[in-house]
Amino acid sequence: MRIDIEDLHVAYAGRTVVAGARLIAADGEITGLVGPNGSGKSTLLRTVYRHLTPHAGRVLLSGTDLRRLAPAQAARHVAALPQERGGDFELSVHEVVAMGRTPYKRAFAGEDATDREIVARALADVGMTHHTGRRFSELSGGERQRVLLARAFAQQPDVLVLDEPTNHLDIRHQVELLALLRAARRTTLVSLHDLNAAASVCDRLHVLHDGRVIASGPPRQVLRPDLLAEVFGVRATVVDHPLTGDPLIAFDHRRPAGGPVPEPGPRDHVPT
Ligand SMILES: Nc1ncnc2c1ncn2[C@@H]1O[C@H](COP(=O)(O)OP(=O)(O)OP(=O)(O)O)[C@@H](O)[C@H]1O
Repeated sequence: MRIDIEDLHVAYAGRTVVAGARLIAADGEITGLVGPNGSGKSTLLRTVYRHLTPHAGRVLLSGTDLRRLAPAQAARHVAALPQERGGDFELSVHEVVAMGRTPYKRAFAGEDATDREIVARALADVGMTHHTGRRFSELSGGERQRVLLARAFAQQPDVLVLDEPTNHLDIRHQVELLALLRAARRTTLVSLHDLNAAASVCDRLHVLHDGRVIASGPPRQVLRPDLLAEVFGVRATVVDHPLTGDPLIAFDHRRPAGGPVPEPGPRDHVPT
C-alpha cells in the first residue's frame, strides 16, 4: 500500500507549520523525511497517523482518504511510533505490545495463541524478549522506544510511520533497527535527524524546510553540499562510504556554513 500526501496544510492556533506539502511513500519503500528543527516533520507525520486533522489537503492510503476509515480499520493499515513516548503506562512490557493487537479484537476479547505468538515475535525483533515481564514505566528511554516499536510491529500494519525512531538508541540498536526496517520492506514513512542513517536506509528522501517540501529524490541526489548549507546551515562534503558505498556526509563540526574561520588551535593536526 502507498501513501499520497496531497497539498497538506496544518496549523496550530492559526499558525501554519505545514504549507502545501506533497509527497508519496511508495509501496514497500522506505521514505525519509529530513529537515531542521521545527520544519514540520512531526506535524506532517501526525496527520498521517491521524493524531492531527489537516486544515487542507488529504492523506490517501492507496487512493482512499484516511479520514474516511473507522479508527480500528485505519489502525489495521497504519501503525505509528510517535515522538511522544512518555506514556507512563502501569502495564507490563507484554501488555504494552499486546495493545498493538487491539484493532483486530472484538470488545473485551482476550488474547489468543496467535496474538501471543505475534507479540513474542515483535519483542524478539526489537531484542526485548527478556524484558517481557517488566513494567514499562521502569524501562530506560531506549528500551521504551524498542517496546513501542514492537507494539507497532504487533499491529501488523501495511504502513509504518516512525518519528525519529533512532532517538535514544545506542549505535548498535540504531543499526539493528534500521536493518530491521530494510528487511521488512514495508511501506515506511520515517523522520530522521541522522542524515547519514537516512542516506543509508531510505529509498527516497523529502526535505522539509519551513513547512514546505523543498527537495525530493534518492538520497544521493538530494543530500548535496549546497542543500546542506542552505537548509541546515552546515558545511559538508559527500563521499562514498568506504564499507557500503552509500553516500557519506562528512560534516565540518568546527564552523557552520558562512561562519568565521576558526583560529588554528593546539589540537589542530598539521599534516607533514
Ligand atoms: N502542539 C503544538 N502547538 C503549537 N505549535 C506547535 C505544536 N507542535 C509543534 N508546534 C510548532 O510547529 C512547528 C513544527 O513543529 P514540528 O514538531 O512538526 O517540527 P519538527 O520538524 O518535527 O521538529 P524537530 O526536528 O525539532 O522534532 C514548530 O515551530 C513547533 O514549535
